Amino acid sequence: EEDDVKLALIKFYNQLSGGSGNPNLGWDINTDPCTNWTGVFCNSKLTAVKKIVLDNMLLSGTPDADSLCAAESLTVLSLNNNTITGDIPQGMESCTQLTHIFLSGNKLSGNLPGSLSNLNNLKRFNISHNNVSGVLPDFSRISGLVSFLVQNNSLTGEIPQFDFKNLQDFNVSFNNFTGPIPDLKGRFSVDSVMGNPGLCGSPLPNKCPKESKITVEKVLTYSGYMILGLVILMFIVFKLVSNKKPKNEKIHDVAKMESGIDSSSKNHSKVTSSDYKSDVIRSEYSITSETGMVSSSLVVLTSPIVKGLKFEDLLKAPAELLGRGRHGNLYKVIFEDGMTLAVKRIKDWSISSEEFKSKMQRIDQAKHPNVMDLVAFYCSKQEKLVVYNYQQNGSLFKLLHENENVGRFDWGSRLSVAATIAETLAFMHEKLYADGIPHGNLKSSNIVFNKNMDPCISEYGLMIVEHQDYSSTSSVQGGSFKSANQSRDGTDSTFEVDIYGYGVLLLELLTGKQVQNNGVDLARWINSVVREEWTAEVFDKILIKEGASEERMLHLLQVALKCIDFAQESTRPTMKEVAEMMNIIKEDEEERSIDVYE
Ligand SMILES: Nc1ncnc2c1ncn2[C@@H]1O[C@H](COP(=O)(O)OP(=O)(O)OP(=O)(O)O)[C@@H](O)[C@H]1O
Repeated sequence: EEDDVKLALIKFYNQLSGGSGNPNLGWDINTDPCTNWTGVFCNSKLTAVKKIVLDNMLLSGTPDADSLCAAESLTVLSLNNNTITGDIPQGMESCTQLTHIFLSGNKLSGNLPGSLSNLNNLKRFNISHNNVSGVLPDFSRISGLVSFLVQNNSLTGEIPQFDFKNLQDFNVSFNNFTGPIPDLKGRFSVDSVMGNPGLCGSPLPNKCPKESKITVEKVLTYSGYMILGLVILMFIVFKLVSNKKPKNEKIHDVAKMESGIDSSSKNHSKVTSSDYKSDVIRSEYSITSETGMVSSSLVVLTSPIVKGLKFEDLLKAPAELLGRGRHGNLYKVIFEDGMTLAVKRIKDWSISSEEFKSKMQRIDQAKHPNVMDLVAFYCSKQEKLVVYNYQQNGSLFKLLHENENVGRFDWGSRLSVAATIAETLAFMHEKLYADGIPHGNLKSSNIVFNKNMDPCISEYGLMIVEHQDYSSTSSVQGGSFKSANQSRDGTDSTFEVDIYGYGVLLLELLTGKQVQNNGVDLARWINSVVREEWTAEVFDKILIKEGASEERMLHLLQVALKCIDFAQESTRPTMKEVAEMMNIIKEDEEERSIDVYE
């Protein structure tokens, strides 16, 4: 690249890193970006920058489009999982060749520039898990768009009329979108739109109100919304202004009063952050505390690091929302001394405190190195919190779907993760059989990687899946999965739900496809393809390209099909049997790969 392009890109990086980025990425004017700069990928002749991929680089500044678009051939910009702040910059439309924009998992805010809809080559757009607000530009005019992921932001307005037949991925969940949901052509489930209280129509259960013929009425309705919006906005601004320091004290005092705890005994306590999200989370906690009856203090289970940790300490430390799950939110809570915890706030679990306590203790006793340790838990009438160590290496879901370098998650590693999880689950099932405590919500986002990159099952036993209808899956094979015993309080729960979940996990690993509708869609698709004897069609193209053994992939597929086939009790494997099958496939793979090198 020319020197002026190099200079512009260095400026772009410096602004992004905000002084806190990794200085050793080699972005130096005296070197060639195509060969020496980390995160930069060029065309085959090494003459023009095509991709910039700086995921997970601790970048915390603000992106600058003018500098970025000096690289005229740029097609991919990927800055996932940093802490980038500020607006999505104006001027991105100057990067005319952009096909992929990945900005997921940052702290971006402000509105989306309308000019983004001029990026005619855009194929994949992912700004999920930020704090972006305002209405969407008219993305529906970009005809080649195949992936649109904006979940977990604060976006408003109506959902554009996309060409849903051509979209492969679509998710607008957990925003503030309003109005009728466009016809999704049956291609996306409720998961893609949930968490928007103002949306109506299929696939949501609430019907849209009948169209009014009187336009004046409409005008009045919309102005009503606007006024309401304004009032809410003013309320939020007022809250934010009055929420600063003195408010923290109040929350602190309330918690103190209720828990009867003196915070001076704890050194994790001082709060300095004025982070918006943490304010929100603190006030969420505080609302519960204020309405709560008598709070008890946090029960610390294993970790000596958090000995003496109080519920109040959790309230006071800055927290960041990691995800809004169906069964509650997960927060990353950072203490002054650097200790970082993941706190699951479980909603609507009608279980008595005693039951909850004994359940948590039983899970804690059944220790396994590949199950996330329960660090502590808290339980009052209104509030149930479960505390884990925060794991910064991401989840299996991220590794499979959100990483630009998906090609790096090769067949051998997938098999090894699958075998480890099977063995771990078999162990937990055996230990907790008598207590009737399965995992209940096994999926790729609940498998996180620890610092050694070993997979660990998270959120074990926190909830049993609500009533699911798996019958549509198995009916392809002529049976139906009995889900009657999936009661939330675990009274007569069985372990089948985990075996089904594990089967779906295997399908996800084999196909590289995202799971919708609790795996029912994926399982149904696989079943239909297998029936038509096009089995090889289901495998992830990356695995085929890598030259993974089709024979072993088929074996794995057979295990998956056994796990999701609930046609007959006699053929249903236990987790122990699944683990044994997995071990045989893994050993076979290991033996063959040794042969290749000899
Ligand atoms: N201990 C942990 N450390 C770091 N990240 C975690 C930890 N546990 C879970 N995560 C990640 O945080 C995100 C949010 O988790 P959360 O459990 O709220 O979402 P979910 O699994 O989609 O929902 P749910 O489990 O309620 O159905 C996920 O990406 C998950 O992989």
